[in-house]
Amino acid sequence: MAQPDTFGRYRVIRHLGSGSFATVWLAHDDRLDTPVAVKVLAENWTHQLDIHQRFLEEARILRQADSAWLVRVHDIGTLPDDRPYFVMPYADQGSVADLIARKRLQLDEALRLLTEIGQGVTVLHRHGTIHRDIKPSNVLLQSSPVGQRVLVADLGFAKAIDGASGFTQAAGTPGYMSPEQGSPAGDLDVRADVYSLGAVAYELLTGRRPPQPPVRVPPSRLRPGLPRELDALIMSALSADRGQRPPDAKAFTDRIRAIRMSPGSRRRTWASRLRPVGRRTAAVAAAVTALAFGTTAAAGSPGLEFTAVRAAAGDLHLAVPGAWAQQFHSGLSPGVDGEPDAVDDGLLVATDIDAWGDGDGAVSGVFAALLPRERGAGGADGLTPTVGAVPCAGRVERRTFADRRWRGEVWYWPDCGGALTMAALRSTTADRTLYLEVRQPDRRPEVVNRIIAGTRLV
Ligand SMILES: Nc1ncnc2c1ncn2[C@@H]1O[C@H](COP(=O)(O)OP(=O)(O)OP(=O)(O)O)[C@@H](O)[C@H]1O
Repeated sequence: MAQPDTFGRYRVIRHLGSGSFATVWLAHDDRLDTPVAVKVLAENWTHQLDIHQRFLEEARILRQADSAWLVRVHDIGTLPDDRPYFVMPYADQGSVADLIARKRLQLDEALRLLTEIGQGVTVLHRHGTIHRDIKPSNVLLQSSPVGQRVLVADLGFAKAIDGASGFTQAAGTPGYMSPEQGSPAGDLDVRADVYSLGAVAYELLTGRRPPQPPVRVPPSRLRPGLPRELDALIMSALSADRGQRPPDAKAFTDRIRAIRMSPGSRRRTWASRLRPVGRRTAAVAAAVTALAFGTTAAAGSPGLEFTAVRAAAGDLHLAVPGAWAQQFHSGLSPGVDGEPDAVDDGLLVATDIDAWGDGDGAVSGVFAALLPRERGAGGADGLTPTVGAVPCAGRVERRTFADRRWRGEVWYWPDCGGALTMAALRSTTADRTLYLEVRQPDRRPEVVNRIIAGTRLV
């Protein structure tokens, strides 16, 4: 396949891939100065009227649906040899299939992707369209200023809901396709896509596509510890009997969202992913001294006397409300699922350290960790993906912080099992970054500033 120079005003850069009916090229829109992906009908199908029509129909559906959850179509054209093409934004991070091949996904990341894929399919169902070929390679990922965007793509098999009844041509991809799609007389409805969403969920969580229906091995058998409701939802979506499935993509997605936000699978904050290296309670307790803050520390925070606590390794000093300093852990190491080996030193001070990770709102405390410089290269923003990830539903307040020791950003969730604060702060004097989490059921944001101001490197 020779590389063309241009498609209309789009200058071709390189081949991105070829599917059954089309080829996709990376090109550059010189007028708007932006990369684009151009999908061109394959030469051998140019004169096959039904394929030609279906290609244009894909572009029309995407244009009409015009959704942030679907790949958008900006332009359409015809080449001199009569082949149609359409122009989309370039998804620079590849597909979800590439992502799964690269790494095992954390539960929260898998649930986030599923929620976003489900939103895209919900848009299609509202538009009156069944996708019929939802699978990880048809979900694209694009960088954006606000994080990664998930785009449902490839509507080459999409069908109007009204016209799907009695449709005879089998279409879909084995492993992701509902049993009714494989049967010649199977009339289809949106529950065919719900089956595929279940199959994608299965693969996102286990790394393997489900076996042919009827599926009998639940995902938790391959990945122990999944929330029970999640296992049950995926198995119901994968029911051979579509009457047992959630009725549409919205119902499926709402339940995934609810599971994601439930305390059991809420995104674990950094502190709760760290494993204590032995119990050093006694050693650290010995390092606790009353701090000479006196009444000034308590001003504005009635009843809060601050206490100084030092990490066993010695170079991190915290000032925390004395009432919180019931239990300590010093020296925490990355504990779970290949978390980065990034923590130099960590200190957890809380009313109950064993309940810290539960996030149920009963614990007050502070977790502090020093990170090597490169972790936050490029300013405190380098920590945004870690700190700015959503630990629970609801409002978040984001602000900057600067005093003579620390500069950075603070995120505050007033309703996250009590109030939760996360902060990423650069030392103004040393080559270190401080990551802080503060949990407090009684919601006193001013306490956070006191804690930051009282944190010192020595
Ligand atoms: N907007 C885009 N940005 C970046 N890559 C894209 C874009 N659209 C499609 N691609 C890539 O181009 C390749 C071909 O896509 P296409 O949709 O034609 O077929 P497919 O999904 O690979 O196969 P089939 O249609 O047979 O299921 C895929 O690798 C796909 O990831």
